[in-house]
Amino acid sequence: MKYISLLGATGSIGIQTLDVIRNNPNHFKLVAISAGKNIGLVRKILHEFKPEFVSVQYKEDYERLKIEYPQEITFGYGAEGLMEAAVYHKSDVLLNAVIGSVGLFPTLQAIKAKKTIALANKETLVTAGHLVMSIAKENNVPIIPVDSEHSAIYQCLQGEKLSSVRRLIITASGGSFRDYSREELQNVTLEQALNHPNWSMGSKITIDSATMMNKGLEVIEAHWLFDKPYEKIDVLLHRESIIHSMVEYDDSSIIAQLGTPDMRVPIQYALTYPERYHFQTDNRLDLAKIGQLHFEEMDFKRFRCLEFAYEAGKRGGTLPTVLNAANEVAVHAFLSGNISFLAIEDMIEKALTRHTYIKNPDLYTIQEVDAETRGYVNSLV
Ligand SMILES: NC(=O)C1=CN([C@@H]2O[C@H](COP(=O)(O)OP(=O)(O)OC[C@H]3O[C@@H](n4cnc5c(N)ncnc54)[C@H](OP(=O)(O)O)[C@@H]3O)[C@@H](O)[C@H]2O)C=CC1
Ligand SMILES: CC(=O)[C@@H](O)[C@H](O)COP(=O)(O)O
Ligand SMILES: [Mn+2]
Repeated sequence: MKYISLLGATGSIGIQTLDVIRNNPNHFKLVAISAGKNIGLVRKILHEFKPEFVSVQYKEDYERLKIEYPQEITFGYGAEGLMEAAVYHKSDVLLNAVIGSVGLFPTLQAIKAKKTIALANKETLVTAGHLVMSIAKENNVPIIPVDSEHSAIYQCLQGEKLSSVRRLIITASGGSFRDYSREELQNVTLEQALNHPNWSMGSKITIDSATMMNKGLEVIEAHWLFDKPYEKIDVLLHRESIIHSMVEYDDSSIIAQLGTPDMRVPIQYALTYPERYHFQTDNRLDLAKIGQLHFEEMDFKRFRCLEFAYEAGKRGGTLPTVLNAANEVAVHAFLSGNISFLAIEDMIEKALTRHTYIKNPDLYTIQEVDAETRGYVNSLV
């Protein structure tokens, strides 16, 4: 039996993780969760899964829940509660599916507490990849990717030598606006942006996918997870999201991982690795039915956020922290109806341009740069 702490239990990945746990009652037990504001869903999770520790975002919700469940459950809230859920003493694995760089500290604490990390929260690695990876190495803790592309690469690397890899090929659906010109992007609406062609996901990542920042974050995530320079990480437009990513080896063989777009597959794999369990679905991949798969070269002029991410990743230091923080604030502003779609990339560019680069930042510096960038980008809204 594997005991699981789940951060972001009420979100898109969180709910799908609960489904994986529900379908494998003899293998997984949920012992701790964190949620944000969705207390209605928290109550349902408590009723069905009976976790022992629950953290919510706000103190008022915490106070209310403590009265509702006086004995069975221990509650926490805020940043401290998130941390407590991450390191809950009974858990073996932390599945981190919270959104944003708020996921960084719980990840670091869980690594220090020797929990295996199943990582969906890509902002953690973008913001402070060098720290996360070195602390994981020091503590001999595996970080198993949940993100579909990274899970695919992880699977393609099994039994192979990392030194034989020529390049990683990350596939990109192109997002909601893949067929729009720059001119057409000027007047797009929030509703259009939230309409991803292949995946049903949380709102922030759906906007990231439309700006192509999601792919940028994933390039940086891949750099840290697989220890490859940016020159060996390519992005390929593949509109069907059937090939989740590929690895090209020195002998020119390319190994790919394919499947119907369903995040429960990489979630389950991260929880069962190195084993594979049965996965019940009526929607298995039928290539004959699909007939054709399409591939296009990436247009960096059209998708400027991807270019920003490669540049920030290559220069390193505090630039990826700035990239991530600026993006989080700008996307939030777009989701709140306060800025236009193209203003997202303008704000990120401004934040990157004005930032004075700091090499090899420690955790304190990262926190400071993150907060300072958020303040600056908020002042632009
Ligand atoms: N969705 C997907 O298919 C994929 C997602 N990812 C990555 O996984 C992560 C989660 O994405 P997704 O599930 O889509 O996101 P969602 O927005 O759907 O869910 C986010 C979760 O985090 C909680 N939350 C938000 N802010 C806070 C906070 N300040 N403190 C505590 N909890 C908070 C939310 O709580 P509540 O709702 O209760 O307010 C919710 O449980 C992201 O890093 C994303 O990039 C990666 C690959 C695929
Ligand atoms: C499901 C998943 O992993 C997302 O990150 C997905 O990849 C988004 O799709 P695109 O960013 O390729 O549009
Ligand atoms: Mn992805």
